[in-house]
Amino acid sequence: MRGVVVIKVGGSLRGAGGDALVAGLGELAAAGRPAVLVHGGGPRITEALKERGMDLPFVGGHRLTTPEAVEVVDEVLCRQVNPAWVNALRAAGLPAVGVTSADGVVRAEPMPGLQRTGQVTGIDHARLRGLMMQGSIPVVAPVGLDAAGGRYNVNADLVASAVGGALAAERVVFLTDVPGIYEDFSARRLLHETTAGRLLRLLEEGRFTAGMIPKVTAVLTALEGGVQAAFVIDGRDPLAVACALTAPVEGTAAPFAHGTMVKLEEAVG
Ligand SMILES: Nc1ncnc2c1ncn2[C@@H]1O[C@H](COP(=O)(O)OP(=O)(O)O)[C@@H](O)[C@H]1O
Ligand SMILES: CC(=O)N[C@@H](CCC(=O)OP(=O)(O)O)C(=O)O
Repeated sequence: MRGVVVIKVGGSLRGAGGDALVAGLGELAAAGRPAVLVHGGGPRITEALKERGMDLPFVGGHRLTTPEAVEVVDEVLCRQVNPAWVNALRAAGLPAVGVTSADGVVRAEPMPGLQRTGQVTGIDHARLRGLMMQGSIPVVAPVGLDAAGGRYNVNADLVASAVGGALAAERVVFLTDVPGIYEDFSARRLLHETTAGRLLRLLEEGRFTAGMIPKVTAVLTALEGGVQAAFVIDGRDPLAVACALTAPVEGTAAPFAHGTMVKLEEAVG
């Protein structure tokens, strides 16, 4: 299947920019382009855990998740946030299908020492392809299952990059609450077009904090997995969303100006 677009919508947006996302998915559908939506929900999880007296730290951008906490995470992601996105897309006439922990599409194992915090070990790409071949848009919640059916809380950026790699997607587009990846956060110096090598150097230099650590890691994993380009953009900016979904990823087109575009290597010619 050629030209798959994977979109990851961050919980940081709290639904803001939903109209731009729906419009973008509509354009892709009209052009016959298959798409998968992966959603986060970090802030909602934080609130739900707090209501239950749980305050768990993040380690390298990943939430430490106890066996009690993963129940809450599953409830929020698979029973609240996932159906909300599916309903929003369907209300706009888009054929969205929810993919949650009940489907076992995301396979996971524990991150060492982090209990029910997971990392992706595999994606049931045949299931996702099957849905797309029917014309559906899979909407994937970032909860993974191990071989015994145990549930794991997986960072949604990592799920999006694994889905992108498993489907040999053309692009993965990360919608978040900042205009892109800042090379220097305090000076708000944005990276417009960059390569995996440069991003890795910045990661190793410690330029990224909090949720940007898994996001940059996910960008690198997606590109190493064969995805042609990754974009990190402000999901509230309709022009940025439209451009990231349609900008050419091959050749030396005009520089991407609406956020950050990352490729494995610089284009030559
Ligand atoms: N160098 C950086 N460039 C951009 N954002 C950064 C950087 N370092 C840290 N961040 C933080 O990363 C956040 C986005 O990650 P995250 O909160 O996980 O969002 P999402 O829910 O969209 O995945 C931004 O709001 C910003 O505060
Ligand atoms: C292990 C881990 O950190 N899981 C994330 C899952 C949700 C997520 O990734 O949401 P965002 O995209 O909004 O950050 C969490 O618990 O917040």
